[in-house]
Amino acid sequence: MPVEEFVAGWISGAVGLVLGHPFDTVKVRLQTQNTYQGIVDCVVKTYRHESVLGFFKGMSFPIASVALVNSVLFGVYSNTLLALTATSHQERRAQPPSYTNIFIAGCTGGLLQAYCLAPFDLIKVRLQNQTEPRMQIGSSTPRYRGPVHCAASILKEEGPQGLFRGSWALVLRDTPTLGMYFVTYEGLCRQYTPEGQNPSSATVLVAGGFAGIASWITATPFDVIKSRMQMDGLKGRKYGGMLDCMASSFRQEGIGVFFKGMTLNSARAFPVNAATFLSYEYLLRLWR
Ligand SMILES: C[N+](C)(C)CCCC[C@H](N)C(=O)O
Repeated sequence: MPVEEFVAGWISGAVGLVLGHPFDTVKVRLQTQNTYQGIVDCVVKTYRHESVLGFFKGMSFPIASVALVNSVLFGVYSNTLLALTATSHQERRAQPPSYTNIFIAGCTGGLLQAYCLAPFDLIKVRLQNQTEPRMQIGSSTPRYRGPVHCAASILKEEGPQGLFRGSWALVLRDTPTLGMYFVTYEGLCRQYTPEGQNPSSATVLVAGGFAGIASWITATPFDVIKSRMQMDGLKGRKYGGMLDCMASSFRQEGIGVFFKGMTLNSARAFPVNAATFLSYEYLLRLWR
């Protein structure tokens, strides 16, 4: 099994993650708190109240876990393709796999990474939603002191299943959309690369960026539901389950609720996934 693909997935994910975290924090807040008028209002309030550090809340666990999550995504994707088409990463330029196989491999990678991601993502979302400024004397203390304290409190108060709240929505968000992610990436690379050659860095950046945007746009409706389910349980349970969360969000806020955070998801997706694919391709070529 090509181990390099797992390692390349890890490093490239971490690079992308730091770049995109501020966008992610604003998005999560807009999706789950109704106190902001829009992106600008949320950015201004966060900055005034919590300084620039506010945008980086909840980042440590994603960085620690991106190793696992991204190596599972890219590793399972590549190894599923290997099983389906009997071609390794280096042979795939000469013998390109069909889009159906790419889609199936992407969905498989997406499904498995969603399970690894679920508890880390939940802790990230809970921490991102704490709007108390850090370490200011006299200010109210936040509910969770940090990621470990957050994980321990959830385990104690909500049980182990508490850590997996929203994981159904996460699986539905990631499985088909990661299939599409790799199809878009490969499609654009093939379009702009002469046959049999490796795509140029510019092509990889653009294809990676658009793959990110395409998959995040389609993922946004389940992303909203996922974030809301993850916040549920903090102060008792508001939703009976995923379907109830969808129905009651729709009833109260209309169809627009499913598109909350779409602009930010797309804006974040381009740089994050351009960097992710560039470093992934670069590392794999470096090791050959
Ligand atoms: C499938 N969905 C679009 C939800 C996620 C795509 C993940 C790609 C990358 N790790 C990122 O954070 O952008």
